[in-house]
Amino acid sequence: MDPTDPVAILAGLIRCPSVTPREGGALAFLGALLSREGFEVARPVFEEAGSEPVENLFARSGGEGPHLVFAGHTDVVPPGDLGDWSRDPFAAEIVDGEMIGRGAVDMKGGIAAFVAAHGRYVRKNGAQKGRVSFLITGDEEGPAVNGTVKLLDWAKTRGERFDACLVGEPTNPDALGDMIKIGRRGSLSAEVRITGRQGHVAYPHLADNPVRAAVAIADALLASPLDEGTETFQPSNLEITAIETGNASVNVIPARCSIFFNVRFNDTWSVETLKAELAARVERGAAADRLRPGRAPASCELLWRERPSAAFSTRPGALTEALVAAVEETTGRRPQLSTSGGTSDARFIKDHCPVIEFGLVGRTMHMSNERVALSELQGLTDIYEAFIARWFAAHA
Ligand SMILES: N[C@@H](CCC[C@H](NC(=O)CCC(=O)O)C(=O)O)C(=O)O
Ligand SMILES: [Zn+2]
Ligand SMILES: [Zn+2]
Repeated sequence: MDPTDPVAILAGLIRCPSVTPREGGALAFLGALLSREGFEVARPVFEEAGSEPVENLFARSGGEGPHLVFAGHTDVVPPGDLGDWSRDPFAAEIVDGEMIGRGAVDMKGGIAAFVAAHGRYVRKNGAQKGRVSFLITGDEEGPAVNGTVKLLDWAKTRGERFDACLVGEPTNPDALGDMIKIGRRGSLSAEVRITGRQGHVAYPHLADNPVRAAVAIADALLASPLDEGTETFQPSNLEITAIETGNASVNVIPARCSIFFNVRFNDTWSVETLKAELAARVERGAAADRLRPGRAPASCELLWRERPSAAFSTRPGALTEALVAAVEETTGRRPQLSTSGGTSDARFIKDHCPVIEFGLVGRTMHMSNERVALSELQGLTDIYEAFIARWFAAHA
């Protein structure tokens, strides 16, 4: 295997069926490749009650000096119905100049490009004047409990200190060079559990329908925008993802109803201030009179789901400058600096060092027939190589 060929590396990675949280041979493949390239490779496994053990990888080249980390994941989402794929999702077939396979863009392609870029850089310039590491988890697409967050602490206890991190998630909406992610919105999920009184639909006065309260609470949650957005962030947004009673009968008023929602929020809120605002809205909805005239406020409980994350953005500096210049030099395009979209493992890395994200075009991520144009994979490899050169030049 040519360690400077991103196409061969990506094919090898896609052929490992690492559906989250299975390792599927992907980290073993990557570890062997990096070992041959002179990296010191460790493969810690993390576990915690209530979750499956997960394999991870940390690999470092160079013993001292400025430390640049490339972070990502080899786990992939399930392929779904195989009938929706034109090719085997784990065969890495090339059709019309595109490689098809689960993980092609999210994000085995990013990993393949960075390995190849580093290999090319070293062959042209000799070893970098400092350290390059790979921080790769097998638990990003899953609960993300036994992955990056623990791998960062594991590395820290071994004395690893990072100066900057690039995450190779697919950040470009349409074309390579569109967008660098310089931060992410926060994410907070919750359930409102409403308790009513079961009864016959024809005798609603003898029951207390929790769905009426649920509608009023949903209305209060959505009543007004949370904010207008900021220069760096989109407006915060609340989405109700489910309203459930578990009731299959058309003539029974259920006893209970739950509303599930998620908020993606900007830095005008902390997790605490947002929780307080949402709790006030739930209380207002529970007390609303229109759908439950003459009744006492509905009995409800607001349950926060595990591990919310706050919004963050990385301050402009050498890291962003090196990547913008590398993208411009390679593609002739000036990337937009954005915090849009979902969250990522950068939310954990930001507590250790400045972090930004740049990878392939994400249009087919999580879809059937996920694929990457080979020319784009080579283009990303060129950008990463230019970035490595510029980042170490700036830290010489
Ligand atoms: N499953 C994990 C993390 C969920 C992260 C997920 N991120 C994306 O879908 C990335 C898409 C993009 O880059 O815009 C999300 O935002 O929900 C967990 O829940 O811990
Ligand atoms: Zn991803
Ligand atoms: Zn994903």
